[in-house]
Amino acid sequence: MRPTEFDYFAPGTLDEAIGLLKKYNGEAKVLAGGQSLLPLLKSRVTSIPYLVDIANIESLTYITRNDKALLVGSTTKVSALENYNNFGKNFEIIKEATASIADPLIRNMGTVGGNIAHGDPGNDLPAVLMALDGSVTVTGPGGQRHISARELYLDSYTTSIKDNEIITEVQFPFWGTHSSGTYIKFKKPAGDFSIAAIAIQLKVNKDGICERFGAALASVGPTSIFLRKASEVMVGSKITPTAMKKAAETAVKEINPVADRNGTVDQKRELVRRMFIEGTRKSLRKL
Ligand SMILES: Cc1cc2nc3c(=O)[nH]c(=O)nc-3n(C[C@H](O)[C@H](O)[C@H](O)COP(=O)(O)OP(=O)(O)OC[C@H]3O[C@@H](n4cnc5c(N)ncnc54)[C@H](O)[C@@H]3O)c2cc1C
Repeated sequence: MRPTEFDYFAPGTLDEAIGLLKKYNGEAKVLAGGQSLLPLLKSRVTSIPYLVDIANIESLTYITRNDKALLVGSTTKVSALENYNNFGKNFEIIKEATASIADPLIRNMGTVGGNIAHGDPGNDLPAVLMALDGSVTVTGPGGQRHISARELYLDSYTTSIKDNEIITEVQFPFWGTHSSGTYIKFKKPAGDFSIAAIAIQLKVNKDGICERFGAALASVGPTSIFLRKASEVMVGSKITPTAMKKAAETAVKEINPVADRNGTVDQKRELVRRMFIEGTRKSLRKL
């Protein structure tokens, strides 16, 4: 099917793009890699009168770092992040998650900002950003503001980003020494979205006590889910099998999966329980 008619703009600067979003006041949408938006337009699930393509805004494509975080411009392709070779062990969570997204063609088109902005609970980068306690910078007519990933998702495909705002940067914080993480994705054929996926990042002190822990899920509810209570359970003690089991039980109580063609509620809870323990073990092995 063809999309319904729309006016297409390809501004060269951020100011121009924001000006267009402001002008069309809720009727315009940002287009980045088009890997999620174009299929929705073509199948007429949605129609949008004005598209503002941000792909030509060169200032939005970069990967750099400061002393606190890896800073990724929003139109950076998922494949560029996947192939970034300056991660270190601390960030295997990003490497593993990006490599698991769809297939190389989609990763070469889809952007980091688009993956996070779309609000699809099956997308992988939101869970990573939540586990790491990362954030995004959004820019709109009123200037810039920062939103924690853990506060970003309100409902399926609904975020706290306003219609006239653009994600300009994504911040993946460093967790420092003695930290590691992993991304485990349970899926059907290669290239498919997950049935469930978990992002885990942890940090221990020199005595093996867990100092920080972040776990988040994809595909298990209407939004990406930060496992706040389970993450809190892990902090302050040694990561023993008993502690992992206790935290995994907490994780299972924190979620509200629904039955669908991928499994029953009980199967999904069991999957999360096992993935939580496996992800924690895998992260520990990497320390
Ligand atoms: C067959 C297939 C399989 C896929 N499998 C996976 C998978 O396994 N895991 C996964 O994570 N993803 C998967 N995807 C989604 C893919 O990763 C998309 O690239 C990504 O979700 C959207 O990025 P995009 O740049 O293409 O955004 P677009 O499609 O251009 O935009 C998506 C939405 O985000 C908004 N948006 C985009 N950029 C910004 C911005 N900077 N600021 C504000 N709003 C913005 C748009 O307005 C739109 O609403 C799959 C896609 C396909 C087609």
